[in-house]
Amino acid sequence: MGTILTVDHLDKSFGAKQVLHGVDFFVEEGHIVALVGPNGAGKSTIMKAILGLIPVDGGGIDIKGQPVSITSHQALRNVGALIEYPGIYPFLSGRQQLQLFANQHNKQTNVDTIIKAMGMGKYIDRPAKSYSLGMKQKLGIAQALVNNPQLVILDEPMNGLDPQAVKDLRDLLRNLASHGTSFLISSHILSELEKLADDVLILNHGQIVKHATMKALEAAGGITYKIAVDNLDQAKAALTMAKSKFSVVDDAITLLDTAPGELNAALYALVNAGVAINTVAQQAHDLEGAFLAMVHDDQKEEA
Ligand SMILES: Nc1ncnc2c1ncn2[C@@H]1O[C@H](COP(=O)(O)OP(=O)(O)OP(=O)(O)O)[C@@H](O)[C@H]1O
Repeated sequence: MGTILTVDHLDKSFGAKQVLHGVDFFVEEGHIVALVGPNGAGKSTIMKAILGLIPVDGGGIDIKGQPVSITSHQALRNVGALIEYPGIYPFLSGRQQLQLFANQHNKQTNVDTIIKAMGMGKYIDRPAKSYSLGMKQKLGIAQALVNNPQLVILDEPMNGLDPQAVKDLRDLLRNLASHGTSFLISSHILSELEKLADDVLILNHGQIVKHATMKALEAAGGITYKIAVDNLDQAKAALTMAKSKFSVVDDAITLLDTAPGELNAALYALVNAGVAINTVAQQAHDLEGAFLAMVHDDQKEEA
């Protein structure tokens, strides 16, 4: 299979602030590619540029050999997308909205198929203004998929979905990918992306810092330890002094990429500083470990 999307050296500034710096990557046909990065890294900006929604300052986007820009949308005929919040007409039913978005070709079949695939049958004929957050989100995803696009761009698709809906969505996307559909998906739910994606792009400060297969990235994550302590601030100060590589996740210390002896050194530093250690747990190699190891210097949110 070939490449469906090529993003070539994309630069983008908002006013004086440059948010994308020479972003380069590609998406292969039939692959699910996860785009991950801290808040403000530039994920939505990349997706909007791919959809020709915002002008860029340099570089280019190519979908199946056709360029995309703010004035050139031809290549987007075969692209479905959900960016930020689903656009919903409150007084139309979900079914009417899907009919509005569906191309003429096989319209009824495509609408019925996606309603069934997304499990929306029970409420699809009610006005969308009565939908819950998760129902609206599902409708937004259904709109992105209804025309069987070759490439699908989804920004935080799992927002508001319950665990069963997340699993159903994963099964649906994996099934579509096995038939050749390509996906670029951003999410902060790394554990879900781990189950869903073939490839991962890690974005930090508007630059791709890693493009790898999920398997390779998980293996590169190294061993991490989660340490629960009674005083987080004191623990952070002690570990910074001891030059331990760590991050804070869910109010616990995560020691990253730990070489032999480093766990001992970190525990010693904590005990010496008078920090009470509640639990220490070794984590499996995972995407979260790899992600944190690559962006751990950057805990602060960008303005
Ligand atoms: N229209 C805009 N005008 C000015 N600055 C913007 C605009 N859109 C985005 N930015 C800035 O560009 C940077 C990247 O934003 P973007 O929304 O792409 O990040 P993100 O990685 O999607 O973040 P998040 O994970 O929080 O959704 C941020 O610093 C943001 O403030």
